[in-house]
Amino acid sequence: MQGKFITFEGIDGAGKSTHIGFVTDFLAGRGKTVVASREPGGTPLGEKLRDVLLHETMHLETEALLMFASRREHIAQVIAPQLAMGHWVLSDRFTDASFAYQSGGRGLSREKMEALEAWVHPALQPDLTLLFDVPLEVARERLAASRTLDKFEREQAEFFARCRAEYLRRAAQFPGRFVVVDSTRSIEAIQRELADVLERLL
Ligand SMILES: Nc1ncnc2c1ncn2[C@@H]1O[C@H](COP(=O)(O)OP(=O)(O)OP(=O)(O)O)[C@@H](O)[C@H]1O
Ligand SMILES: Cc1cn([C@H]2C[C@H](O)[C@@H](COP(=O)(O)O)O2)c(=O)[nH]c1=O
Repeated sequence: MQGKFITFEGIDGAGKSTHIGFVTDFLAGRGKTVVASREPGGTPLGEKLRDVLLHETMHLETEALLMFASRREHIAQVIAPQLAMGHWVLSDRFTDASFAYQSGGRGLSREKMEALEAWVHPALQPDLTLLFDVPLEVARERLAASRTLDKFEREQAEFFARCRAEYLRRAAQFPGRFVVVDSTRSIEAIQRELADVLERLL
């Protein structure tokens, strides 16, 4: 039996991390074994790469390659073995984030991104991608109220406008796996929608 792979996406401050605990509890309540993880990160090596990626300035191709290096390790150590055991894997970001940030935000060509995707996970795609979508101003306000900003979170509004546009372009390109969640609503309203979406996946 193969488990299911759910990814959580959105610009920084959209609210995706807030809902991972809810989804974990919801699925556990339906008898599933759930592993929640994140990118970059999710393994000891990936967490070291995360620290570098979130705090060091680097060439945009170095950034893309390190994101995929972290991802390769995450797939090998966590995602593939957990799915093979029939467990459900929730990842706070996956390859759609590389398209949104490194291609949409920074301008790396989609062809290079597609080549990395084809190399690192030719046969793996999420069963469901929850895209938490909010206007930039809402995301900025939420972030400002919550913590010290990292390298990405300090980017200008135009950068996030391009990331958001690329996320929405990918949601339109892959309607079978994306659900776009209006994240301007209350946490409770969003969780009611998530429960409906998850019921359909079970
Ligand atoms: N629907 C919501 N309404 C009001 N506040 C929210 C909502 N969702 C999340 N928040 C708040 O916004 C802040 C950012 O949320 P969260 O950390 O989940 O965002 P994120 O998208 O995971 O950000 P990042 O990608 O930077 O980690 C938190 O303080 C959280 O409590
Ligand atoms: C996977 C991935 C992530 N990023 C960026 C997006 C965020 O700004 C950070 C991760 O921080 P979060 O608060 O845990 O969401 O990394 C990226 O640029 N490219 C990627 O592939």
